[in-house]
Amino acid sequence: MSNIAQVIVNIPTRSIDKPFSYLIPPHLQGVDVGWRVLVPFGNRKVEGFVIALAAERPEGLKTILDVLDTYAWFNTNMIETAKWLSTYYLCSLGEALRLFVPGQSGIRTQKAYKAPDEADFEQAAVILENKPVEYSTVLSYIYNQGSATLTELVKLSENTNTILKFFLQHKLIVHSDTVNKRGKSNTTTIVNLAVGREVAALTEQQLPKTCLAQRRLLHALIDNNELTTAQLRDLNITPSTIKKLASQGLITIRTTQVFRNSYDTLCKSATKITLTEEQEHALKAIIPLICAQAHKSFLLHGVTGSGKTQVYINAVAEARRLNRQAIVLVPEIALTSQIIARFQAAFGNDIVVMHSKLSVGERHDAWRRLQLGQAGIVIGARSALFAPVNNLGIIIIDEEHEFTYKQEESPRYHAREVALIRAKLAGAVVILGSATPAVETYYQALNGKHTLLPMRKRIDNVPMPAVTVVDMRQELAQRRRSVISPPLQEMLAETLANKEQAVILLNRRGYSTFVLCRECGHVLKCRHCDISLVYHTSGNTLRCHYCQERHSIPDTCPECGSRYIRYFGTGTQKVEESLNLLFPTAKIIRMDQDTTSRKMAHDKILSAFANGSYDILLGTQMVAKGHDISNVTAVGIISADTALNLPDFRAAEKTFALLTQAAGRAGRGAKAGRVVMQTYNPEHYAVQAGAAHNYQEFFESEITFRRQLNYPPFTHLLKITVQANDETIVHRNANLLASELAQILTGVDSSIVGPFPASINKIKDIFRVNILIKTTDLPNVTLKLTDVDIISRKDIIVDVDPINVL
Ligand SMILES: Nc1ncnc2c1ncn2[C@@H]1O[C@H](COP(=O)(O)OP(=O)(O)OP(=O)(O)O)[C@@H](O)[C@H]1O
Ligand SMILES: [Zn+2]
Repeated sequence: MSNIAQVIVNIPTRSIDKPFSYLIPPHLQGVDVGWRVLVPFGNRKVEGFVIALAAERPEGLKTILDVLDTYAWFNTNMIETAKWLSTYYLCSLGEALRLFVPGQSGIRTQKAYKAPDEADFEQAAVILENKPVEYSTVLSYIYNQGSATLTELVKLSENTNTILKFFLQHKLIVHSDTVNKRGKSNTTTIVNLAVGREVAALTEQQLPKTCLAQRRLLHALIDNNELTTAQLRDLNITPSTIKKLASQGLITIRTTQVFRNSYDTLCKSATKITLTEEQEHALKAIIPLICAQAHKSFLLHGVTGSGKTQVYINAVAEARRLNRQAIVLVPEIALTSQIIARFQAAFGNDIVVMHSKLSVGERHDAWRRLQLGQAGIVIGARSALFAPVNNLGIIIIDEEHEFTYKQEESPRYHAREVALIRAKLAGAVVILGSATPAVETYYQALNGKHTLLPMRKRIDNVPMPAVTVVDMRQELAQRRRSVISPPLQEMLAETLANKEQAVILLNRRGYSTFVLCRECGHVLKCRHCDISLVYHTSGNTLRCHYCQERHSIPDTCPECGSRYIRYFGTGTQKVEESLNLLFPTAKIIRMDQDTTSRKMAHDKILSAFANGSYDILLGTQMVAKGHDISNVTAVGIISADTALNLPDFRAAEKTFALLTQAAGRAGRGAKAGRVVMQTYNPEHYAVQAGAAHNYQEFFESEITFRRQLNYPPFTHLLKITVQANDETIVHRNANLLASELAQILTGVDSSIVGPFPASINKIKDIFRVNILIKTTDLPNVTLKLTDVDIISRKDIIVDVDPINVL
């Protein structure tokens, strides 16, 4: 009999990457694979995940203390997905498993200390003799209270942590942490009459006049069938009143769980839709595979406004008909309320929306509903991929090219790759949808890894918007220096005159983008980060966009003392100012990180624009995505080149996608759309293909370039970042590591590029140097890196398939 559980402990350290064996005590015999348990670890109690059972000799093993749930939180394909993730992305299994737990941990530990059972007060006095008085203060506090939490103790001294360490060493105190389960579901008490209304009314009359509360409760129950906790509270009814009536058999009490649901958007009512031919065609390919419960992935390549969302909805409906569950991923929940509203119109309460601003409790409730099958669909950003659905039938990744699907902290996974694995293990279908698929994805589709489903036409055959490319070099040659060129100005004037709406994109926030001394050429930089400071009109400050520090504006150049400090470059605030001057009566709303920091601010801005309260929506890339507003007929792109000039092999791909998506917002309804694109690189293929709405043209040029320079999809990349707070040390360590890597990778098909300083070589006072490994044999490279245990080194970050190689 297997009486031993192999447990992965959920503590955020990389160096522990193996399961530990624990004895399952007789009273917890139900414990099985996938359960979350509480185990002793060192002198702490920690959360653990059971990944296997074993029948070993129990000698010397510690015992599982408790269970967090009375069911398996993880099913086998969730565990297998986590194992794959930890191998592929070089993280510990614990790090991968905790992705599946709301808030990353199922318990909340409150650190506390108490006197040991055999406390020796005289001994303590001797030990403390030469110590500062705060030592005695802290110790007597603990001894007097019996037990004290860390939160209480830190208030007693600035050195509490050092002092406690000393006490622990000298065995003057021991840990007495309290552990609570997180995200417990709320319960509510419901009270009903246990007798008929007439009997209740009679009883009410017979009760003594002084029993006011009992009479009030009976009266309310005669009027309402049942009362909840909240209603009882409003009636000022105490638990003792309820107990008295219950003991007389007049009422019954029961408790039920309530699942919190804090995300309420407006549900538009569902309208009956006749599918277009292209939508029909796509669904004909997808639905049989859903029915067959077979794993298959599709790339739905549909131009902007071709109706991809409707295909998702019908495919999900099919999965639900077969009682299978769906995971729908969107790049950023705040920017996608329209798609969520459409799903809600179609599926109502069957949907759970995972919002990053949900509390852990709310998240837990949402996941519990999915686990119990009370909800069938989860919509959310990349983390929704880890929702504990037990009956997975389909995963949808909308705008699959978006870089937000890659997590930029450990584990550095890409949701698309993990989705494909999870779906494969569950026998589920994957739909990757985009008007501008990632180059890698499209290449895989051409090679048969995904079935390509094109949708070339917009709904109702609405034409794609007409694009005018404005060569800003010519503008300059004509001595026109305005950030808004005459063609753009003209388009906006006409749009406003027609009472239509315009979207203006500039991918740089702030007012200016750098501040320069005209005499010595010095650029003002952040003192913690190797990056120029941006001038913001709000607060009249210079800000670092990396560490967020605000700097005051110097009167003179810190280098040469000159007074000729000037602002250069254009940010969204400056464009807003120019637009206000050109169109003083137009109502303009700006959307960028500075105006959207509050909860749901994106939503408010977008819906205010959608309902016509504003004429022009101006902002960073967030204005280019997802919305479907029929009165938007004009899109202006201030600078098509912002991303193009980055020294990044994905620069062209990013540029093409942003231009196409931005242009795609125009003319989606009955009125034709147009676009003005301003650029200094009108010949570049990304700009030309973007202006022509021609994905194939872009792909052909891009794939040739990738092949020539041996970049993905022709090779895998691994980025290894070495960090240190000293520039000399960081270079020395990186050089050492590079030669070590060269040695361990001999014989594996790979090449090493670098070390080279990261393009922003210092962020928050930490210097960074990168090494790139290019390889066609990723499994072997990761294996070798695991052998030398590179992941537990704190000064090294390994990023497999990085989005950003700078
Ligand atoms: N079969 C249909 N008949 C009529 N209208 C439809 C149909 N399918 C979708 N629509 C409508 O067409 C519009 C565009 O659809 P949708 O937003 O799904 O496009 P999309 O392909 O996701 O575009 P994008 O990639 O630009 O976000 C929406 O307003 C949608 O309600
Ligand atoms: Zn900084």
